[in-house]
Amino acid sequence: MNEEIIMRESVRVKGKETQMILTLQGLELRSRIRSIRRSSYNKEKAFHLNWKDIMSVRPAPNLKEAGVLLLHYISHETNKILLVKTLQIQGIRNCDQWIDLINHHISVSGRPKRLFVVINPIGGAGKGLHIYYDTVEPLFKLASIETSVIVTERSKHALNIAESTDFSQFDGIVIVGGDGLYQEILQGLTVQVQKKDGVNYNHCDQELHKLNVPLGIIPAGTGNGVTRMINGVIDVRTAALNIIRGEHHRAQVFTVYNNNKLLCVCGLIFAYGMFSDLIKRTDELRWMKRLRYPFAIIGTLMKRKRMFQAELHYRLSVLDSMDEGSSLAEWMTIEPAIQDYCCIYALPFELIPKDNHNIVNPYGQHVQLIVCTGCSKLAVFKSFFDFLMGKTITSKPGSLEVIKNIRDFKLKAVYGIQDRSSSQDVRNTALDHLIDVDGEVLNLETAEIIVRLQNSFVPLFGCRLLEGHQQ
Ligand SMILES: Nc1ncnc2c1ncn2[C@@H]1O[C@H](COP(=O)(O)OP(=O)(O)OP(=O)(O)O)[C@@H](O)[C@H]1O
Repeated sequence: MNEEIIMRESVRVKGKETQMILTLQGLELRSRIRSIRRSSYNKEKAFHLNWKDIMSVRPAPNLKEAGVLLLHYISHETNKILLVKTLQIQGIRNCDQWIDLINHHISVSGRPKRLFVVINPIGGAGKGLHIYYDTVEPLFKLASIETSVIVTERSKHALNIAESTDFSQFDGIVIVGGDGLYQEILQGLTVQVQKKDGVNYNHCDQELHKLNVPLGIIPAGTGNGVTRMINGVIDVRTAALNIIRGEHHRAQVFTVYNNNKLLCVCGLIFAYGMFSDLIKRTDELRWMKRLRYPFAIIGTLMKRKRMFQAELHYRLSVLDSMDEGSSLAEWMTIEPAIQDYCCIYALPFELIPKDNHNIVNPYGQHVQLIVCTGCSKLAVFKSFFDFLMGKTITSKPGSLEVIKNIRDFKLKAVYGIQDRSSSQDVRNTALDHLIDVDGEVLNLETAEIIVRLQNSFVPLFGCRLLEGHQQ
């Protein structure tokens, strides 16, 4: 360690003589270990903790006078799992000075001091309140983070909260729920920011102002796709500890426009066709709780494929070598201009090749558009899960096409060209007017949907999945 030493002292950790060293980067515990061959101490072992990973330091109960401190820290385990561990440090001469210095460095490490927490009590298995109060809140308390908690009382409550609350006093918003709750907060905040800045957010060509308050997601929903993307794992403790660490990166989202209005902001998946039909079905089966998903998927696979007719246009992102940003190319059209589709979907993540697999990167510059025409329903599901697992989806013209480097796309559904007199046709017409956004169905007012990718739009607490990507 070459950093300038601010304070050091000889202490004892696990009964061993140890040098405790404090620098601008963090704390180091350096002990000498006995060589296997010789009986003398001749090797040094150093355990380094950077400030983001130190949760707290406090006197061991009733042992402060004896110079014993408890150091709680975040341990990085395999597979991106984070855990809290504790070290007992003995033989400290000046406990107060160490506590003050350590607390000072933690407080300037970027750790959030005040968080606004929104809990969905009915998301997933309905355990949001337990998850928060049993697991997350004790960790926030240990890290001396103040919280202001609100529990949602109805659907769209989170959207209203996000649109109307002044978050200037908070260092972040913690969402205890699933992707649907995240989508509501995202949308409410986006509208709040645009209204405050006088941005005409309903116009699809208007540049939007980006969000500035970081969001953290504690998995308490059914799918929990966003939390998996940003933490690399679905784990309540890991998600909470990533929020405490304070590291955040800007993720991309889609803004979706319909009938000259911003319909929604989408953080996980935009889909039209088979997936919106599926989500509509899971809504009808809500009484089955979590079982509704496998039940609806099996039902979808067994039914006849529903095709719809549409025009599809897209713009690619062109990397601008001058500023490494990206500019937009001309609109292109999928030929033939009007054709039958069974599903069109996109996720606001970029697949980045690394070694012999891809990393699903939420912080990228462009996305893939998956266009399913002649393929089977099983192939549509497979492409979706392959994408989430970072597998490359191979384009098969006339069956399932993958259009890369997408920035925007425009979909114009052709309604009612079939004879829609039977009850099945009436149902199909209703399905034509639905889209799936982050696992929730939304109604369309007109046939045209415009989807724009917004780069680096929302700061999300979580780990950096790929070294070197844009923050
Ligand atoms: N108190 C409430 N009563 C009824 N509905 C609510 C309440 N709070 C939130 N909701 C609604 O619950 C829906 C689903 O929430 P959430 O995303 O948290 O869980 P999920 O759907 O089980 O998980 P996922 O979206 O990850 O699959 C949201 O659309 C939200 O509007």
